[in-house]
Amino acid sequence: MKYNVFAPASIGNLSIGFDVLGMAVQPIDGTLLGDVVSIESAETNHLSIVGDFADKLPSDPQQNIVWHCLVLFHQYMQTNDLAFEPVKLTLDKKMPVGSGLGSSACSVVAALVALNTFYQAPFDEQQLLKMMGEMEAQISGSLHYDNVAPCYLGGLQLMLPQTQKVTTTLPSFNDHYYIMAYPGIEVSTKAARDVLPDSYTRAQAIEYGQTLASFVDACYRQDAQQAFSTFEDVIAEPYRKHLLPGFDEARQYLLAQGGLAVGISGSGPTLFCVCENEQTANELACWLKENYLKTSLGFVHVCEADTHGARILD
Ligand SMILES: Nc1ncnc2c1ncn2[C@@H]1O[C@H](COP(=O)(O)OP(=O)(O)O)[C@@H](O)[C@H]1O
Ligand SMILES: N[C@@H](CCOP(=O)(O)O)C(=O)O
Repeated sequence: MKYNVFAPASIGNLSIGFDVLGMAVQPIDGTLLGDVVSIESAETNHLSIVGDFADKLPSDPQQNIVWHCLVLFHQYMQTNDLAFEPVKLTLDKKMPVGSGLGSSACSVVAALVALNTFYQAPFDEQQLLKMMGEMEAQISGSLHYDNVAPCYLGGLQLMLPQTQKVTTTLPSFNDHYYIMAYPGIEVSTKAARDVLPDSYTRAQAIEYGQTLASFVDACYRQDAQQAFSTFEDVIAEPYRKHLLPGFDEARQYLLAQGGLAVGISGSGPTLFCVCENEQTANELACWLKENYLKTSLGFVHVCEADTHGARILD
């Protein structure tokens, strides 16, 4: 039996919830924005890497995070006295690396869901999430679930401070549009985490808490006006935006032209812009194509919330 598992792009850090708020997105035109991992039986364990961004990854497959997922998954099976046969994995790397779209999370989630499906679900949702977090931490240098959780479960996810349950689903604004503009340059997550201050002032802590609490309240009441009118990131954006050429100018333009909120997706360089209607989203997407992209690898997609998360493709 062969399974193909797709895992979607995500905005991990939805601006106002550093490391604690993430949302999965999908282009409204049906483009598969995410990675696909295929799994089938084999004589020995093997990983092939194909796809548009395969050449941006380490040339040795054993350095790929998908291989690390395979090793980790087999270790967990061994620890639980579960027998397993070798597999052939194929990663279709559709996502640009170091993009702020949760690229490594897409590979991690697709790989672990594929493995769990192939071996007939030996691990539950929480165990898989823990493995996903472990793999993401290995790549970015510190544990954060705000990409892997929405990528796996779909929708808008709030990370919880308890170890038992890692994340909970918030009601998302599913009738809104989220423009994702990837300029085609690379910003490493680890490097973008290293530029952040070690501590913040009391005023910043209060503003952060108030903004996040107001957003969560607005989600439950589906009050988009309240949710997006105070969409100010005090933790990361001020210290990261210099890594994104043209970010300030783009933000200013988009907000003046009807965008409800603009932020850095993940650690950048992707910018996201929330819009109330499709026409505004399409117009602003055209502007971003002409003004925000820096190389031919860049792209802009008008997206909506992806409420499905990782899934087996037909
Ligand atoms: N399957 C994979 N997908 C993405 N990155 C991978 C993968 N395997 C290994 N890597 C390495 O992990 C690092 C990911 O960088 P990072 O900035 O965290 O990317 P992103 O923010 O897009 O997830 C890169 O050095 C990349 O070469
Ligand atoms: N919360 C993390 C999210 C990183 O997302 P990525 O898509 O850039 O990997 C952070 O902001 O550091």
